[in-house]
Amino acid sequence: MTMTARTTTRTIRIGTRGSMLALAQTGAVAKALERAGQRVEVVTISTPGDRSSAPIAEIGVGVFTSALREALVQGRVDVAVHSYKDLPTTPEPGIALAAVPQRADPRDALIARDGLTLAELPPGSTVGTGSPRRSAQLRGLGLGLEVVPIRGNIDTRLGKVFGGELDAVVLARAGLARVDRLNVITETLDPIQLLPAPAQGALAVETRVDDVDVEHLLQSLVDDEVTRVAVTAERAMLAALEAGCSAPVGALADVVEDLDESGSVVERVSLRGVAAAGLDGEAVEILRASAVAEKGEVEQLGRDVAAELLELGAGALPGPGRAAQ
Ligand SMILES: NCc1[nH]cc(CCC(=O)O)c1CC(=O)O
Repeated sequence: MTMTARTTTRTIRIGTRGSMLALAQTGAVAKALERAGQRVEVVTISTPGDRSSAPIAEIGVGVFTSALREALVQGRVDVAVHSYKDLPTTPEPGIALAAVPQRADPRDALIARDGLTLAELPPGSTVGTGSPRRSAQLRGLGLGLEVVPIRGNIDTRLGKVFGGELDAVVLARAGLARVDRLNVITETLDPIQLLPAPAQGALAVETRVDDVDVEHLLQSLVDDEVTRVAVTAERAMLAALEAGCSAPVGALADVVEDLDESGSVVERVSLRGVAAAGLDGEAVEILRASAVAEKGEVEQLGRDVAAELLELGAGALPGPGRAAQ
């Protein structure tokens, strides 16, 4: 698609967290602007989430994104690039979602000792994850795995396996791809076993609502409509479950080709959702729902799948403020 993007003579300041992952994904957005002839500067913002090693369940899910949004609203940067799945579902006054770039592979990945797959891990194997969503679904597989809570950046987590402390860890494939570590993956997990977090693998590129030039520039250069449609459905489901980014909720939407009544090919959106119930005891029940809708009706699609999950008993979810992913 050729679209003339109007660059500005301003240097656009792009805010990012300082982790390797954040710098890599911000770099991709910066490059797209530079290729169009736009001058950019990447500005690193330190967030409380980077400075604390407490579990995300305790410090809250906004820790990684709110400092970046604050810098944007205060005019210290003109653009904020976030991992979309880290963003709370409540809209932020003064901030516009300018672009959702093409999504990376949204699936989770297993990094296990000795090249093992999930099915090859013997019962009692330790699997590290800080995510209630991953933990619940792993336990729901009934493989007898022992889920161990962990936190930290990608290298810290991988180090638990390479150092022999744990048998395996589960991470987002997209994060490993961005830091060029796909080679450590021993199995990319089928969404049927482990449904990813809503918007996993996608980025959210934000601007100030009154900065229309930059908003249009980002829209024309880095926005991907298919990704935007899919993640809108996933996040509508999450929002409707009123779980914030905190509950054990997985969602994955695909844009699929379908036939309408007259037999013509149309694009529809298929959304799958999971929620975990009964997390207090050892036993965990994984609730599943799915539906298909027209591309223009993804918000309703998300609410419909959420309603089905609630009907199945997802209402007993832990409240907001707990950890995501
Ligand atoms: N808060 C952690 C986080 N946020 C985004 C990613 C991975 C990249 C993505 O999903 O876009 C990760 C790491 C992980 O879940 O393994």
